[in-house]
Amino acid sequence: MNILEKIVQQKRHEVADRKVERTLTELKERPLYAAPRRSLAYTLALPGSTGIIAEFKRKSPSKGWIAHELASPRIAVPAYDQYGAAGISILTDAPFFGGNLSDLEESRTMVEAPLLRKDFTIDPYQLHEARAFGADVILLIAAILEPAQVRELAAEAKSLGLEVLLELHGDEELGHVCPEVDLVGINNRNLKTFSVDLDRSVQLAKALPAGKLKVAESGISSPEDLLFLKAHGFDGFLIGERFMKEADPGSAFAAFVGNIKKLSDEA
Ligand SMILES: O=C(O)c1ccccc1NCC(=O)[C@H](O)[C@H](O)COP(=O)(O)O
Repeated sequence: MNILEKIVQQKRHEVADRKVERTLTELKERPLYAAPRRSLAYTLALPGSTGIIAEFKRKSPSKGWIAHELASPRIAVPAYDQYGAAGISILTDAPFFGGNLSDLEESRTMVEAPLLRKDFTIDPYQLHEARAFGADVILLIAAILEPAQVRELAAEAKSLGLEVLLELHGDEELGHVCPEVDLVGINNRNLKTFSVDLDRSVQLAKALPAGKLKVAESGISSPEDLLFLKAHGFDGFLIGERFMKEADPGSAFAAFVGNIKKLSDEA
């Protein structure tokens, strides 16, 4: 069983349990369910946007613990917003990433930037959870969904006012792209070997349909990496570990953005 299969197996149990713990009606009664949504597509397309979707995550299958298990979003999220993140990604998976829905809800109280609920979406219930805890964008991963499931989940997400980021790993998944998807992400990380290859994004991006915003995901570790991907037509850059491995992820983000500006001014 590969890592995605393990995660999905666990997720099925988790979602079944949560549906009993908190009903759909209870989700809909939460104040954030009715709150206005922000658009990541809009902030990514703004002139001068950094394009960075900065991530808060405590651990990952490939790296183990990256930040302390008790780390609060407060150590990163407000600075991500202050120093120009186009959006902020919050891992809400607990077993594999050490996250939870409270991180998402707490982040919503701290910033105005669009928030991506980063999780392994397999059931419409999770879309309602995303909305009830303050997300603006949800992630769909082609490798764990059939094309028809992507269309159904994306259509339901849109009907709830959420934007959809569809993540691809290879060209065999291009058929999952559908009109309901707002942004297409390409994950540079091979989830079988965990190796990272930025050229993967560059090659696959050439085959993406025109008119979809493109997001490069994983393994972006320097301003040079980002500028390389930008030069190849990417609008967004999902970056987690590069900031979260530092004692002060917010300052690391601010320095990273400063260095991009410096390099761009020198060019
Ligand atoms: O990061 C992993 O080990 C991983 C394993 C299995 C599924 C997903 C995984 N990561 C999720 C992500 O997509 C990353 O958190 C995100 O792209 C940021 O990547 P990075 O900048 O390399 O932390």
